[in-house]
Amino acid sequence: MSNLVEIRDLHFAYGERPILSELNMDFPRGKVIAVMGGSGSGKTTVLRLIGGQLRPQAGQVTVDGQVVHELDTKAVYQLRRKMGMLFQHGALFTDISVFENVAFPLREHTDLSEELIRDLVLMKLHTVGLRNAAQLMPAEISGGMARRVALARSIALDPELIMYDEPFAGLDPISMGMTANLIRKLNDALGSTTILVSHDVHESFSIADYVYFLSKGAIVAEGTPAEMMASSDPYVKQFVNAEPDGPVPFHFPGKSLADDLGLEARS
Ligand SMILES: Nc1ncnc2c1ncn2[C@@H]1O[C@H](COP(=O)(O)OP(=O)(O)OP(=O)(O)O)[C@@H](O)[C@H]1O
Repeated sequence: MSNLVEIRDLHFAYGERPILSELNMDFPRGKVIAVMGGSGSGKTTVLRLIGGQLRPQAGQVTVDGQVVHELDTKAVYQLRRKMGMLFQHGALFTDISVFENVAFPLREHTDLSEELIRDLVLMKLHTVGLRNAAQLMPAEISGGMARRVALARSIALDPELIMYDEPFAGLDPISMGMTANLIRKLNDALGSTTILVSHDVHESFSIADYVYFLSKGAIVAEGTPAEMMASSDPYVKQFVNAEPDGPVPFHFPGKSLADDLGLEARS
């Protein structure tokens, strides 16, 4: 099967509140797919449904041919071993070294010897350029370096699927570019599939093979970064050009200001 992950007719609500509706998405093997959209559009919810942390009300997510919500706890746990996740603000454990942070998933999920763990951790740190920082504590490294350590930790188990939730948040432009390049490099080196949730157009377009735009829990546009750059769709244009107002309104919908201030509408 050429798609590692497939989403079909997916509906999801938090209680009474619908979040995703009629969602269909494909994530082909070996590719970097960006999922973009404004705040609250449902991007993180999609990742949590793929990871089996949430159950859909209808439709399904298939990962490597398995319908995620039909798996029992043990099978979900096994499936998650094939996934590397770097969640929003996915912080490092502050009381252990850089080395131990990357070793953590290996100790948690495998019974590899100490010697093998050491080699694997150093190789992962080498890939992100931080082998020589292995013995430092998180407080001794910069924010950009910490993000690279978190990347190394998310690929510790050589995942087939890597999911990043806002990996560029809070980084300076140089660290952002470095992180983006690493995401692409790690994907290609591991032969994995990457889902990149971000609202950073520049960095995402520079490394993605394909882009989905999500708005209010539905896909409003999709295509290659080049197609998206050339798109005349108002939503895509607003996003790509970072326009403050457009189909995505600046104001949260509700009462007008006049109503709130108790002002009579003048005829
Ligand atoms: N546990 C929860 N219970 C109820 N509502 C939730 C819960 N988690 C998220 N939501 C709501 O679901 C909607 C989608 O949230 P989600 O985190 O998927 O959006 P997002 O696109 O990732 O946004 P952001 O970019 O701001 O992280 C939001 O309106 C949010 O308030």
